[in-house]
Amino acid sequence: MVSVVTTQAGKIQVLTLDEREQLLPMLRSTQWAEVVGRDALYKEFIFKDFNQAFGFMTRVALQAEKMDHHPEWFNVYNKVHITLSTHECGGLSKRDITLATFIDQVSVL
Ligand SMILES: C[C@H](O)[C@H](O)[C@H]1CNC2=NC(N)=NC(=O)C2=N1
Repeated sequence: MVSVVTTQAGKIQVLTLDEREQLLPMLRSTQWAEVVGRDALYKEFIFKDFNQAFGFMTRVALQAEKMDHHPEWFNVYNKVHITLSTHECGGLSKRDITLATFIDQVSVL
């Protein structure tokens, strides 16, 4: 049975099952977790101090603006909690994978 996926031109789509099987293991290996009850990813970052945490948030913020794709986040002192999901499609999209990958890269600078 061939499942036909109709994509609306230009509208961001939620990840397919195949895409999730392909893309999520990498992020799970760097401690991103699927949120229970919501199609979203979550990760906690712990830094040396607030200065390091805020510098990280600044790098992420600039990339979010560049992508026009923004995290839901919470910061207290040296901890940053990030949740990623795509509001336009109500779930995980490739934009979340791209942003999560970028976030991991700049979390170790
Ligand atoms: C108008 C603006 O382009 C949209 O609201 C963008 C902004 N940032 C966004 N961020 C996220 N996470 N999901 C979105 O759907 C989204 N949409």
